[in-house]
Amino acid sequence: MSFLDIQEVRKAYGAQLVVHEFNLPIAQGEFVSFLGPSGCGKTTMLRMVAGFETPSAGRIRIGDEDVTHLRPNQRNIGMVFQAYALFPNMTVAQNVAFGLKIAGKPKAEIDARVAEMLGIIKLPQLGARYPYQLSGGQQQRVALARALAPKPKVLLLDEPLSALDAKIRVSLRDEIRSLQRALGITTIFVTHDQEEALSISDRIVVMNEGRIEQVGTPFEVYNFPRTRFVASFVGTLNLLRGKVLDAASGRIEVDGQQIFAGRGIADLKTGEIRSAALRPEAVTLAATSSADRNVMHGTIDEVHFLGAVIRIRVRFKDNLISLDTFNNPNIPPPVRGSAATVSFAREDVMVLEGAEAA
Ligand SMILES: Nc1ncnc2c1ncn2[C@@H]1O[C@H](COP(=O)(O)OP(=O)(O)OP(=O)(O)O)[C@@H](O)[C@H]1O
Repeated sequence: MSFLDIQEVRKAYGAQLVVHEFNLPIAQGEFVSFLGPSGCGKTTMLRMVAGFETPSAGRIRIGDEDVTHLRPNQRNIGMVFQAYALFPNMTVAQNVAFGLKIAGKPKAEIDARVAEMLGIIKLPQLGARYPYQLSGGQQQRVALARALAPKPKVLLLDEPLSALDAKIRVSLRDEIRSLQRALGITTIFVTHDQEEALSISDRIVVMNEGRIEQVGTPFEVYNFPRTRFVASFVGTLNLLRGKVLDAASGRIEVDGQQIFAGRGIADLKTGEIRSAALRPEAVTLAATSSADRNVMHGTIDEVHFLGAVIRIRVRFKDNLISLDTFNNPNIPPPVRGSAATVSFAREDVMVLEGAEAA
C-alpha cells in the first residue's frame, strides 16, 4: 500500500483551475519529483501536501491518517524552500533546533540531535555561525538539517537547488539523494529542471497546465514519452517535419529524403504531415547502412564543443538534426559547412501524436 496518497485533488483560485484531478500514490521511502514549466501547478500541489493550501476537492493521506484538513504543523512534514529561508537572527544550531524546541523536547535531547544533524550534513563545526556567514550551499544543507531534525514522515523540497551555482547544485543534489536513501524518508521534490529530475528521482511526475502528463521512472519518461509535451520537455529532442508516404510501413519523406519510423506509426495516414522525434544520442555521424537503419545526407551547420561531449547540428533543407559524439583527442570535430551523412535506427524514430496541417 502507498504511504502518501494524493487522491483526486483539485485546486481552483477563483475561476482558474490550477490543479486538475491529481492522483498519485507514493510508496514509503520513494523519491518523487514534480517536473514541469513555470506555472504548471507543481508548487501549488506541494503546498497542499504541506498544508499551506487547502484542496478545492480530493483527499491527501499520509500513513493511515487523512491530513487533508490538518494544519502544516500537525502533519509531521519537513520542508526545504528555494533559498534564504533560514531564520537570519538565529545561529545554525538554533535553526536546526527550532522544530524540536517547538515540539517541547528536553534540552539534552535537542543538543544531541542538533550535533547529530550537523554531523550528517558535514558541518559539525559551524553550529555557532549565523546564516549570513555561510555559503548558499551550506545554508541549504542547514535548511535540510532543520527540516529533518524532528524526524518527519515526509520531506518536501521546493526547488531547493535553483539558487545555487552549477557545481554546488550537482554535489548537493547527490548529497540530498544519498541522505534521503540513508534515512529512507518519503520525499517529494519540485523542479523545473529536467536533468535534475532525471538524475535524482525514483519516479517523475511530468506536469503541464495543472495536469499530470506522465508518471514514470526517469528511464520510462525519457525513452517512452507518452505525449509530445513530455517528449520535448524531458531531454533534447530533434523534431523532423515530414510527409507520410506509406502509413503501413512508416515510410516518411523529410526534405526530399526517405526514412522509416519505428514507433508511433499505428495511427499514421498516408499523405499527412507529422513530426518525427529523434534523440541526439540515437544519431551517428556515419553512413552505417543496414535494413533497420535510416541514412540522411546534409551539411554540418554548427559544432558545440562541450568537453566530454561534442554536440553537432546537421542541416538538411528545412530540418535540423542535433547529435552527440564523445570527444576524442585524436579525431578533430567536423568543420562547419562540410558534407555530413548521419544514420539512426528506425526504432529510434518516434512519430508523435497529433497531425499537423499540411
Ligand atoms: N495564491 C494564489 N492565487 C491565485 N493564483 C495563484 C496563487 N498561487 C498560484 N496561483 C496560480 O496558479 C498557477 C500555478 O502556480 P504554481 O506556483 O503552482 O506553479 P509552478 O509550477 O510551481 O510554477 P513556478 O515554478 O513558477 O513556481 C499559476 O498560474 C499561478 O499564477
